[in-house]
Amino acid sequence: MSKKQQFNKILNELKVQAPLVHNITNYVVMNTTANALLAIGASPVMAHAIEEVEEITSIASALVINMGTLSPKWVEAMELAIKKANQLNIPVVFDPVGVGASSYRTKTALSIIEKYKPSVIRGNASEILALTQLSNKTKGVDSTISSENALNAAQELSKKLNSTIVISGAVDYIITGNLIDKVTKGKPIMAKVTGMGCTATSIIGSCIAVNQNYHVASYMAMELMGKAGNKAEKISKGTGSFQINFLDALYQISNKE
Ligand SMILES: Nc1ncnc2c1ncn2[C@@H]1O[C@H](COP(=O)(O)OP(=O)(O)O)[C@@H](O)[C@H]1O
Ligand SMILES: Cc1ncsc1CCOP(=O)(O)O
Ligand SMILES: [Mg+2]
Repeated sequence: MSKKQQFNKILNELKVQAPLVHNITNYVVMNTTANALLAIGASPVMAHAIEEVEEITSIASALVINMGTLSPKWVEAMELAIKKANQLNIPVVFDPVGVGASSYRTKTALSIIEKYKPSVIRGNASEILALTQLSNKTKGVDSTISSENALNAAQELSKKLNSTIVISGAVDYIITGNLIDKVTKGKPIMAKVTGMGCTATSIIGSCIAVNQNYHVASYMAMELMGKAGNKAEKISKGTGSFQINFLDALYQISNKE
């Protein structure tokens, strides 16, 4: 099957299956990522209470764990949800937002990846590098380095955890062991809008829900991000209109191609 056919197949499966995607994510992006998932045909649910996360994960087709605005109760909820997902073979994507910026974030992220080995980990280059503790150059939640700088770290991490690693940036890399693919369709304005990385992570969540090849699913998710970013940038006057145009572009691509 060609890459284009695989891309269309995933978009079609999203519409046919409308997979339930359980997100434990941050306050900043909840609305953004829920709308992005709806635009492409998935069904989002945001739930982080320790009283309910296991039940919600049990009925979901994928789990998205994003530690953007973490606190102890949330981390407890994340662990309960990932344990349940692993028990039930539900795929998990982890977004280590801001890992390296504080020792609490680093300790939490390292513990999660080592204990639960998420199916996919998506971060910017600074975050992926911080996960291997080779560098602490995260500037809050934004990257200070280019994707290439984290390639070796990502490959090492992928082999150690048996996970697919996605490094986002001007070039997105999708790495599974010795397999490396890249996507170069994005636009710099995407880094100027909050939640674009988190949106990529949630879209990966929806794609691994409908395609068990996590490398291919992650690649197609980043293709979709790049295509939508490209389309939206052409008609946007700045970051405000870009945010709305990006959502429209996701919807249009998902419903046309
Ligand atoms: N300089 C850039 N040029 C093109 N696309 C970019 C650039 N920076 C980020 N992107 C795109 O923006 C999205 C979010 O990536 P990124 O900004 O790295 O995540 P985060 O918000 O977690 O730091 C990805 O789809 C990526 O391809
Ligand atoms: C600004 C900010 N602060 C804590 S979480 C968050 C959102 C980060 O989203 P993204 O990494 O997708 O830009
Ligand atoms: Mg991020």
